[in-house]
Amino acid sequence: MTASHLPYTRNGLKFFTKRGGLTSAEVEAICDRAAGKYVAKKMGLGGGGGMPPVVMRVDLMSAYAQHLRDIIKERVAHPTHYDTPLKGFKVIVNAGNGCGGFFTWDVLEKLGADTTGSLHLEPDGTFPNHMPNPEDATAMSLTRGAVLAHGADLGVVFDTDVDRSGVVDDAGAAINGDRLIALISAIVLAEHPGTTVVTDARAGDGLTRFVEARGGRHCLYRVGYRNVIDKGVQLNADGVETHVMMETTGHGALKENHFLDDGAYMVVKIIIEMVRMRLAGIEGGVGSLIKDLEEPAESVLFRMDIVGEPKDAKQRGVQAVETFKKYIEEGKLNGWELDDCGDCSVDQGCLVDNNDQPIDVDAYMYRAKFHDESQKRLGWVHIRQSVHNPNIALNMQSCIPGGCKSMATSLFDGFLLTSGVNEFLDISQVQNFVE
Ligand SMILES: O=P(O)(O)OC[C@H]1O[C@H](O)[C@H](O)[C@@H](O)[C@@H]1O
Repeated sequence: MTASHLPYTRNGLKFFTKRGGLTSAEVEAICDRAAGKYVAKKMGLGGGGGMPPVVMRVDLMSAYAQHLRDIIKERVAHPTHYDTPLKGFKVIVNAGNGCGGFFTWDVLEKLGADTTGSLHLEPDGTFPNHMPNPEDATAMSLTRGAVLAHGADLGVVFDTDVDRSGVVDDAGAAINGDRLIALISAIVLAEHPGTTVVTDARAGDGLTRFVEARGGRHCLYRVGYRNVIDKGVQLNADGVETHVMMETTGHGALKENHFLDDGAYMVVKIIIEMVRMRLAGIEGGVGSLIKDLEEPAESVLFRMDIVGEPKDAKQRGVQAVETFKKYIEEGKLNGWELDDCGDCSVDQGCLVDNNDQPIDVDAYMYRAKFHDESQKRLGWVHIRQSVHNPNIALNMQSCIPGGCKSMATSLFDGFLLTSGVNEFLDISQVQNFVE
């Protein structure tokens, strides 16, 4: 049960079986059956009877921590101290008062690491220090401070339920978002040359070049970690070897770990690499593995609240996103072109998989690229409805300084003001940026 990084009033349930996390359709089927039973019970038609459930107590956390420790021991196979491969390493954990504290005492310390200086290890659902979230600037900068103050080799940031993580290298550089995907891709591409990496379509063009430079292929897909993971599962089923599925939010799943988005497992992969590098006498820490990742010149996110009756929000959101698509298709927006590939919003490095069985689309989203009058590519914009709140998220990335302003201005004048969507969208964030 978790609300992840959201307030505890948003608690919900996630379901897993031996095969991995359940898909949206499977969760819906469970809800329908539960609702059916509830209705039957209310109407006195049974549904609550039968044998009382058998409750077993299982210490899952100890088994899980041991599983992670065993993986590190086996894969490092330290020549002189097999059981304590992290002896001599300092690692800071920032659990943000979520449930990731166990990683400190039950994984790292038992393997010999010094975790002095770790932060916010005690669970507290009111999150008194900062949001437990590897995307949170406070979480990352506090961890950076602790890494530098203690001369640590690595800092680890978990979100509340440890399905996401980010790290800080020994020089204090934050590795989250595209950088984390690049780091994991570099590690996995060395193990599985040529593998495909699936991410959401908010990943930067530099990440595509990074993956391709190492012989991999980059598939840009829909936002939502379940979408990204399901795409990887589908590609594997279609015969396209896909080992990494990561969202830019820090959700990451690997084929070798049953396609589970498991933040602790991602950190385990990074820690193994860190120890191997030291054993091999490679200087520079794990941050050196992504030295050549090109970052975008600019990256911005706007939220446009959907105003009016909450019950109409979903339909209005669809209308806004679809109007955007139509505008571009009809050539009403100069310089814009949809990035399109089957169900993906893609331009470079895309895999055209067979898409025989298109999956259910739970929300519309598009990515479009922009060229200025001289045909110079400035960047892209990604538009979609928020998963959690009644708003439209507009991500923008540019490869040149000032590019986001040019794109925002073009969108503001040519679409937001003229298409009618401003009647039900609060476009003030874009307006402030443009002005
Ligand atoms: O739509 P937003 O509010 O930006 O949230 C988007 C996020 O929603 C959930 O938290 C999903 O787990 C993430 O995979 C997704 O990226």
